[in-house]
Amino acid sequence: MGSGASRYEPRSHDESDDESTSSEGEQKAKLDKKGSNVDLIPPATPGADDGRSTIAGEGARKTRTIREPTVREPTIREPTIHGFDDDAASQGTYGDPFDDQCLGQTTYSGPCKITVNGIEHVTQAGKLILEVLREKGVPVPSLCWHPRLPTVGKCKLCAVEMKDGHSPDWKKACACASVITPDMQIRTESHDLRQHLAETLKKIAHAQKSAGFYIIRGLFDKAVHHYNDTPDLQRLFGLARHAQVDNSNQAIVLDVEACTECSRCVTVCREVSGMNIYSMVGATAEFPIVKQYGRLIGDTECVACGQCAVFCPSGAIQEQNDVAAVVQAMQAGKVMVAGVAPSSRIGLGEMLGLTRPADLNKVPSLLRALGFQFVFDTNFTADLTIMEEGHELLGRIKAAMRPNGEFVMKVYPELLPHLSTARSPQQMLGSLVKNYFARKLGRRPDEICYVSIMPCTAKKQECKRPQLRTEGLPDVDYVLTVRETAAWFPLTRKCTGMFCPRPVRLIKELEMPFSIRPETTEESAYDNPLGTATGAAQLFGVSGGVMEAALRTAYELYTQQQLPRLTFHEIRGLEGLRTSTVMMGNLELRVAVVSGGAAVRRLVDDILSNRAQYHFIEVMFCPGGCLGGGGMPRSENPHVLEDRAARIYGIEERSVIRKSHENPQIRALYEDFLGEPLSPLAHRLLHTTYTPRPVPKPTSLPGGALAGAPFVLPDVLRSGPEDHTDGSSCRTASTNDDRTAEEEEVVAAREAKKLSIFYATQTGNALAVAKLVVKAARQLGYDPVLQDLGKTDRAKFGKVRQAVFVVSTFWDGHFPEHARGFWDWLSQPFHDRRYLKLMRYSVFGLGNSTFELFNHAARCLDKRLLELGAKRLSPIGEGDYEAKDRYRGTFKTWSKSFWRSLQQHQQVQAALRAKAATG
Ligand SMILES: Cc1cc2nc3c(=O)[nH]c(=O)nc-3n(C[C@H](O)[C@H](O)[C@H](O)COP(=O)(O)O)c2cc1C
Repeated sequence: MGSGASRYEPRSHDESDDESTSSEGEQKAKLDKKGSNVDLIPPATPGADDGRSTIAGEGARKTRTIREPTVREPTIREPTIHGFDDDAASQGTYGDPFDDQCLGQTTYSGPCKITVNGIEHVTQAGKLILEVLREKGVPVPSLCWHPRLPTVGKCKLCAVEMKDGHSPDWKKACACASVITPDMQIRTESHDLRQHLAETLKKIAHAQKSAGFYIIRGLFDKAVHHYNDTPDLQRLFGLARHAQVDNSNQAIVLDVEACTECSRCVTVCREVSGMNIYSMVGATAEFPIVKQYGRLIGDTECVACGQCAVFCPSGAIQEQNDVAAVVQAMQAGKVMVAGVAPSSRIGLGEMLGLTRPADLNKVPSLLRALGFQFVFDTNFTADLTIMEEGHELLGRIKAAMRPNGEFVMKVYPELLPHLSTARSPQQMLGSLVKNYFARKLGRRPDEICYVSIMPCTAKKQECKRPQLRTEGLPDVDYVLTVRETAAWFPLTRKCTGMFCPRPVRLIKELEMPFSIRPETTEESAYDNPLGTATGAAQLFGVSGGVMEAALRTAYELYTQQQLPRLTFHEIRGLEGLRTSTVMMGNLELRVAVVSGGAAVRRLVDDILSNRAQYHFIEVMFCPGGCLGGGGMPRSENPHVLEDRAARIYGIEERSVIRKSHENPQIRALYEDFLGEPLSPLAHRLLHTTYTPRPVPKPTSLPGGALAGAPFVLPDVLRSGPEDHTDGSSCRTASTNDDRTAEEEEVVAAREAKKLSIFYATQTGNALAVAKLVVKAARQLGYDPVLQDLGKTDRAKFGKVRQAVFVVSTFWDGHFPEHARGFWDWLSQPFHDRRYLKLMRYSVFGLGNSTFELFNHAARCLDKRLLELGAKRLSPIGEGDYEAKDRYRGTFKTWSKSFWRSLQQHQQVQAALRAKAATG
């Protein structure tokens, strides 16, 4: 990427580098104020030089423009920044950082030769060492790194030794945070490395408490040497222990004792799901994971998407296990009925080694072998959903959404009227099993136990909603995730039983077949009458599939003509958001497909502020749709979602019937039972209602996070709407027409003291700096509010009067991931050039000058704020990690200039107010 052409350059507007402070400067001169020479640098932070605060994540991927190959030696992570807040330390690593320097900073990206453990390989310069080692099958453990998450460089398990062609010395580095350079030599085995690994594992075991250490010690060699297709250490760490278990959520459970503090849950919840339920800021040894508002998970905004459970490498976060309850229902003699979702069969195939497409037809037989008398296909009710939802769409032709209902009820209750009322296929099937199939069988609904096999953890919560019951009993009795179901086959290749001791015991008690072998199991069909499905239904497993299936039906119903093409390529793909315009006869339908909570939030915000408008939106909370669901197999394959999507499309293409409304069993169901789509009976059994359930945000610090544990709510988690002080928040005294002039002055003076401190951070450094600004602001008598730039209330941003932006640059000149949506929005051309005319601001950037686009995000932001009419109080500070004192010197200089300008600005404002008051 050339330095001049970045996606972060605002998209239009003239250059305007003038600082725009002159008019104020003139006023200032006229007003002859005092105190301008006061040194406004706040006193040193207590304990500032104790060296505890750490900064993580340095040294990973560099810019990939072609230059002379250079070898630099930045450290793996930034060591102590003196004077930084202690909270930042909690984002650091286990114990001491490496003193060693890492090689592997390159700007050349092309083919090159390297040597790994003495064997020569050809690879690409610029790739992460860990990725290359995995590709080459060289075993290297790691906990915090995941190919689908940003690098955090926290666990230090992936240490390797490396040197370049000329250097005589081997240097230790994290393979996840260093890149390949030409002729690099790498070794993964040495006395030093073994010692380092043993030490690191010891620290992790200490974090993980008690038993973990012994397991690790016993299996240490195994971990390092037999580290093959299960690259996580999850099998080693996956012990169920019961102390400090947060059981408050109906779908997932967090066992603090098993936590290794790798921070993957924090990253995935923020970056992928856009929810920010977990944090390590403010964590203690006893409670390594802090949850939103310092509450139990069940009391937060968590929507149970389960991404934390998919990415947790230690088994500390898992789904609530219902296998034992299902086995007990079998023991009680219930009629056992299972339903299998489209992605579930793909996931079961992955975990049970069903590799050939035809092998997936073994799934019904395997479930029957477990003890289910009837196995239905949830695809059948996917077709039914299309019938109901398609007719609903035609009736409404406005935004119809059916995402994670929990998400809308908790986070965007104002959108509930736009939600499709059609139940999910799981709930439709449950309802039909209890109301239709039971009658055919001559049984009462309570004699049947319906178990839904799902790729999703949120379904565990959904099935407990009071609206989804028949005769007081739930339509869906239990939801088992793909992982839970696969763990029920204890003798299969990938499930050793370590995760499922209780079900195994129960299976033995039940005298069930203990060695169900997928390889030798026969193929069979799903049971009828709820087992025939079309290809369209199979598409429900992948993002865009529900839309595609709905369009196939809606088109033909609306135009009464045959669809000219079956495939809607324009809405296929796994990116967060895809939009298109579909012609249905003369009707132009604007459609959007969005997946992944973070992308969903961005789209919803755009819709709510009228920046985007669509007729029909498919919303999937998990990345890539159900195939990336929270109950799917854990995988370190970076292309796992693409592979699963390909399997789904493959099944779809081989289907004989590919449109939901052509499913003969669906037609029969309407004729035999339901009448027609949207009939009163269909409404009663197949539709639902939603009620707003916003999670109350705390207005003061809670007493304790968990069972009376001492807990300090981190500032960063207190940025709910009512905490924002941008000139219009609830902390501002409400406007009162009866105020006296003195009262007005008090209010105005209070307003003038407000300072919004926005941060954008990838690995926590900018947050640490932002907290320093907060501290200093308090010491200087301001009223600071720390705000996540990515979560800024955009409707109120234009009213902010005084602001500091602390922003780091990441991944080749980009904004940190959580703030990218904000930047995309701010750089849009539709903003008025005087949009930020009230704002006085300054930017402090964190970057590394060895990157070509040094402090690019901060620079772009500074420029854009000026373009939109904001006035710069002091020049941008450009912190450079490569500087001798890291960011310290620059930060001091910037602070000095900023606080001085802010005080001058305040004096000008006070004088202007006084002048206005005296007429
Ligand atoms: C993977 C990676 C990519 C980076 N890319 C850039 C860059 O393009 N430009 C830059 O100035 N600094 C870059 N940096 C340096 C970071 O800005 C610096 O480490 C900063 O301290 C990170 O702050 P944060 O923890 O608040 O995200 C990068 C660092 C890493 C680890």
